[in-house]
Amino acid sequence: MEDHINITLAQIETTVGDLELNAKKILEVWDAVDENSHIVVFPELALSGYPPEDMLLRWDFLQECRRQLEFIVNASKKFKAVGIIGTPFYDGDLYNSAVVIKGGRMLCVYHKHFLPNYSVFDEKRYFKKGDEGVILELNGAKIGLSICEDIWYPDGVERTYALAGVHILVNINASPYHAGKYAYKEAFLKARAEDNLCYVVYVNMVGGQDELVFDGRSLVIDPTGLIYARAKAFEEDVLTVSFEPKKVSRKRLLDVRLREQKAHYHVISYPIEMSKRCPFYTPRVEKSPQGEEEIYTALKTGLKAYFTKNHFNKAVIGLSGGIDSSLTACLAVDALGKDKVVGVFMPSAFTSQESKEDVLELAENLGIELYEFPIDSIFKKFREVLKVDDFSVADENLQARIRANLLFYLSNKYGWLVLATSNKSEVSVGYTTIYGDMAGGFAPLKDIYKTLVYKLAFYRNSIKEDIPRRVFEKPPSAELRHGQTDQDTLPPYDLLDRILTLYIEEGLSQEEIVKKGMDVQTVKRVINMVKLAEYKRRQAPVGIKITQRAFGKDWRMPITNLWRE
Ligand SMILES: Nc1ncnc2c1ncn2[C@@H]1O[C@H](COP(=O)(O)OP(=O)(O)OC[C@H]2O[C@@H]([n+]3cccc(C(=O)O)c3)[C@H](O)[C@@H]2O)[C@@H](O)[C@H]1O
Ligand SMILES: Nc1ncnc2c1ncn2[C@@H]1O[C@H](COP(=O)(O)OP(=O)(O)OP(=O)(O)O)[C@@H](O)[C@H]1O
Ligand SMILES: NC(=O)CC[C@H](N)C(=O)O
Repeated sequence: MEDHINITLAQIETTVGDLELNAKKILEVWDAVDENSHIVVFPELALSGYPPEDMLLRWDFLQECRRQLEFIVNASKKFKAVGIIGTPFYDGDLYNSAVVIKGGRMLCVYHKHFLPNYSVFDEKRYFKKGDEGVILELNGAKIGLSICEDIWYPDGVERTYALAGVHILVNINASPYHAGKYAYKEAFLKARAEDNLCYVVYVNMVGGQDELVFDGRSLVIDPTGLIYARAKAFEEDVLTVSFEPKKVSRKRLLDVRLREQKAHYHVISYPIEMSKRCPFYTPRVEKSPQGEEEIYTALKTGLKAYFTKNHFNKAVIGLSGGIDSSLTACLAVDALGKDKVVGVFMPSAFTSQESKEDVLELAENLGIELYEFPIDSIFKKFREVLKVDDFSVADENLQARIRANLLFYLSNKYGWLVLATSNKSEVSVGYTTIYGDMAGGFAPLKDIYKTLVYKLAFYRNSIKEDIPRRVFEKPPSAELRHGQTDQDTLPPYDLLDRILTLYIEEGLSQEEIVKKGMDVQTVKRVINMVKLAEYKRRQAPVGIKITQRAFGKDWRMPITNLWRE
């Protein structure tokens, strides 16, 4: 057995549908590490991008996946290292697979066993489940393969691998981010390593795809359950790690728990001889961000991926002088660069002088281009045409709709992405105008409750104080009529967000929320607003998933719904 073998965790970002580009990137990374590594491992479905959704129901797409896979196989003739590539794989039926490639040929294929079909995942819609394990025996070191969800089960294929004497479990992933998930994953991956008395190599995807963000943070856990190596968070990273299989063998002589267990899966082993000596790499453990820093970085990653992959040249934001649009502007500048962000101030008769000053100060601090388009004359003209004298909610909303028209004119004319500024509290209760301020191409704060908007804005200002202090201090107002504040219509945001979190994230009933000490009428009203706003949410722009239950694929509520709490 070799003293050590090197495995490279290729934590890359690929793009759904751009198979040629994805294949090119895979080959470039492989080429760069080929001399110094025995095995190069790419994320789940790296070749197609993740999730390819209903593209997987197109035969032409699957054929192109196969063609690009064969291109990679052919190009690998010049490589010495083994490559493990995640790809859709058609073989009599469609599988989510890890293809093992060596020296110009496909050595074997592992098909994912556990297909997630909850939350944002629909894998049973597309794939057939695999039922056979794959072990690579590289110069005597045994390496067992699995894909993402497989390792979420303590008695899954990894347990069978351990019983077959595997030293290293390699698990490839496209694991979407939500706040708190990394700590949970780290804990159970440590348990897998400890229980199976071997190394765990967890290779994750990074980047963004529509509402999903992938945080990277690929991990290696050693047989004692300690973090041995970690790749960067929210960035591409190629991490080569040296493993000593003998450490596993020695540990299993002292800790004999595996002898008492029985295997569940059929496993095939593939021997690989490689006369190649690689340098020993001291493991690198990158920092893992937490709290507001982590969420802010996730938002930047998601926004940048959406903007870049959909080929926008600038992002445009209606700046009101409020906290939501101010934070959205900071995010856009941090994710895209100040030259790619345009602010638009659209005052009406109800806009305060303070709002104007705050918008000017923010734009100047951020160094972004700012346009001013007053909307009074348009508003008057609309009312004239409509022949109305009184002032109702419809007139409030009309102002928001005029602003949306102007923003989409700029978007349409210059190819700019309109960033909607709605936050999760507003989207939950429908406190936003449909086809008005709710309209946009992308809504970065869609899954951020208002109380968290403030925390993120504080965090952002702690790096550089771009948001004027007054924006934090003034009561939130839509400024659609004189003296309006959000709190005329909504409960205070800390109370609202507590009720919403219990109802949406934790699934508590009205009665259970009231038992937690909240006023029955307020809880009733909030839940009713959430239900009535379903039609708005169904038409809302996509935004970045940050919580465990975002208003995207995780939330599939009926619009017509007569269920009474
Ligand atoms: N189930 C359903 N299916 C299809 N359409 C449905 C519907 N229920 C109502 N509708 C229609 O929806 C329309 C009402 O919705 P919409 O026009 O949005 O108006 P609405 O929800 O009545 O009012 C919007 C609220 O958001 C506030 N707002 C607006 C802008 C910004 C902010 C802020 O602070 O950021 C707050 C504003 O002050 C007001 O309280 C009506 O035309 C109604 O017929
Ligand atoms: N005067 C304005 N000029 C430009 N855009 C505006 C203006 N008023 C509102 N908007 C747009 O509509 C969105 C919702 O309006 P709102 O006044 O609620 O602002 P906000 O940024 O959400 O701040 P807050 O709710 O904290 O007052 C804003 O974020 C902004 O994009
Ligand atoms: N692609 C997958 O199998 C992802 C499922 C897994 N539970 C995760 O969220 O990481």
